[in-house]
Amino acid sequence: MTGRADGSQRAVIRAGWRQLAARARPYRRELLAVAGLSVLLAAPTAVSGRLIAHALDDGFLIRRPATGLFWLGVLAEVGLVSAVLGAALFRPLTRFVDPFRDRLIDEAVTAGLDRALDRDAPAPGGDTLQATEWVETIRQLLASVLRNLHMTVSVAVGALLGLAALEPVAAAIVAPCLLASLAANWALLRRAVERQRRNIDVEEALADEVAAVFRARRDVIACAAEDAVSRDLARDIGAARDAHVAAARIGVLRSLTTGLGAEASLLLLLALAPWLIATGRLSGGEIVGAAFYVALSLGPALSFLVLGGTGWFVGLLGLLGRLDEALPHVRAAAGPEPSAPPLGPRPALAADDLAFAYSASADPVLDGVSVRIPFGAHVAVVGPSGSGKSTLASLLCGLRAPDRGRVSVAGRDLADLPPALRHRTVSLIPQEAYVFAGTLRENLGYLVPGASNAVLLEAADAFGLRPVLDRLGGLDAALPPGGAGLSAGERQLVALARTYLAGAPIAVLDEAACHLDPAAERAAEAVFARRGGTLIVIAHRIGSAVRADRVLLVDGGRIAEGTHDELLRTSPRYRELAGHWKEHHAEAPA
Ligand SMILES: Nc1ncnc2c1ncn2[C@@H]1O[C@H](COP(=O)(O)OP(=O)(O)OP(=O)(O)O)[C@@H](O)[C@H]1O
Repeated sequence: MTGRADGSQRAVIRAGWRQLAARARPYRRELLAVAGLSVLLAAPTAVSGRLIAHALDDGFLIRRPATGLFWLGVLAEVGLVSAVLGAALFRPLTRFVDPFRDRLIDEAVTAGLDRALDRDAPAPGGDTLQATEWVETIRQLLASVLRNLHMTVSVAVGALLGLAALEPVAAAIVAPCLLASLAANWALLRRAVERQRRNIDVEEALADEVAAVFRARRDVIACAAEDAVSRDLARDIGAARDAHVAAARIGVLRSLTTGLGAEASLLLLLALAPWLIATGRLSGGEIVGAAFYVALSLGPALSFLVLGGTGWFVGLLGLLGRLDEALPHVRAAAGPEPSAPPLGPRPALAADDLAFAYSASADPVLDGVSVRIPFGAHVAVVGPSGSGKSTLASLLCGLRAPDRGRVSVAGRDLADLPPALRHRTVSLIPQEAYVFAGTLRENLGYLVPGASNAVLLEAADAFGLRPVLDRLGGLDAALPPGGAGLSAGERQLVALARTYLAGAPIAVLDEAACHLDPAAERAAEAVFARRGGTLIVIAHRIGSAVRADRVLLVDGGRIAEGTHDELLRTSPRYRELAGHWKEHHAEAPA
């Protein structure tokens, strides 16, 4: 993992700490009760080894079974007290964990709903669902951490105190092994956390990818991209599998070091038992009591602390941190876009000193292109094949970014507009009409979901689609993928009507009517011209240029501008082009 990723991981954990501290503050009393009960819980563990030593030394080992049983009875009662204290923990825990969870869910769902109601936000749902899943995991982790982690710590502290009280040398033998094991695990912990984080990242990436593919399934089928999409998904699944294996490997290593720490301390204690007894430091019963502390309290506490508890705690902080990142993001998305005030009802389009090349080594397609298109203008873009007309169209729509210069709408840089606002303002209809598997209603109303029959039929009539509707069986007739069953011209009519219905004030038709006959093309342009917005037509017939208010001639990376008549007079290239068109298309200019 990179240093930057490390930094972001630390930032997430720090954000998690802040969240936990801030959210826990109102529950000080409950948390104090939990802490107080934890201290009390250390006492039964601390005396348990000594009670076993008494049972053996004062009872069973000197043939006084009644005394031995008495001490075992005391041990059982101490266990009972421990169980009661453990049960008493639930009340303050519930008073903290449940309201904590409820507040988080409240915030996540509110943010999700806000986002769902915001039409500029991306499709709602994913973040909200994920956030509520996170909140449930946070609740479980928080309850587990509070219930088990502090109990484990108190048991470990109690056992160490009990051991030291039996014989400080015994504690001095055991403690280094346990500390070495803790140190080894601490060294592995960072890598474990990194791998865990990577695991989460690749799983999220995979979930996003699958969701995106599911949303775009129609596009995938329409573009026959199933194989490419399957390959991409297989790659993501492979990455998720590798991340799981890497995380599991480090988990195994940590289990080994933990097990070795606990086993080694017990073995060392037993190996030194003869010496401890011979020097009078411990009796036989006390050796068993010390082993009891190690085997039944310290060993399990160490395993839990290292393998479960700290992981839970880090996971808890990580999730709280992620939520801290996600919730403000969701809220910000739901709020008004501070940098996106409306563009006004009559946005003008302008290009200033545009330059664009398809690669660093390629000649620029456009170089020093400036043009101003007032709102409501009808502009034709003409030029020889390969001169850069489509490139200019894609720059004017913001589909490509210029290498130099800027495109602005209503004085605002197109690149700075939020994508949703940009899409609502400028529409591009490409030559290849896009028709997806679905009904005609869905295809026509894709950009205006819920449009009424009357609105859809009016658009269909305007573009001469009524015969197609009659032939296929009406608005709810199903179209196969790619619009099979429709001619190329009919597909273009569907795409034109769809964009017309979307109502963007600036429409750019990039040879979008090239499969229509001249009359249908003229009619389609007239529909767009009548609606009152700006119309930019990349022309492939002279008629489009004649009908336009202004003509932009793209040639040699630059443009010449004028009316059809002006350009006929001033531009030999335009005259050549007009002559060529007249020769090849028998169209009478309208
Ligand atoms: N994606 C691309 N990568 C590299 N070069 C491209 C790309 N698209 C277009 N070009 C090149 O850029 C130049 C301008 O292409 P563009 O499609 O903008 O011209 P055009 O005037 O629209 O052509 P036509 O009238 O034939 O559609 C051409 O030389 C073309 O080969």
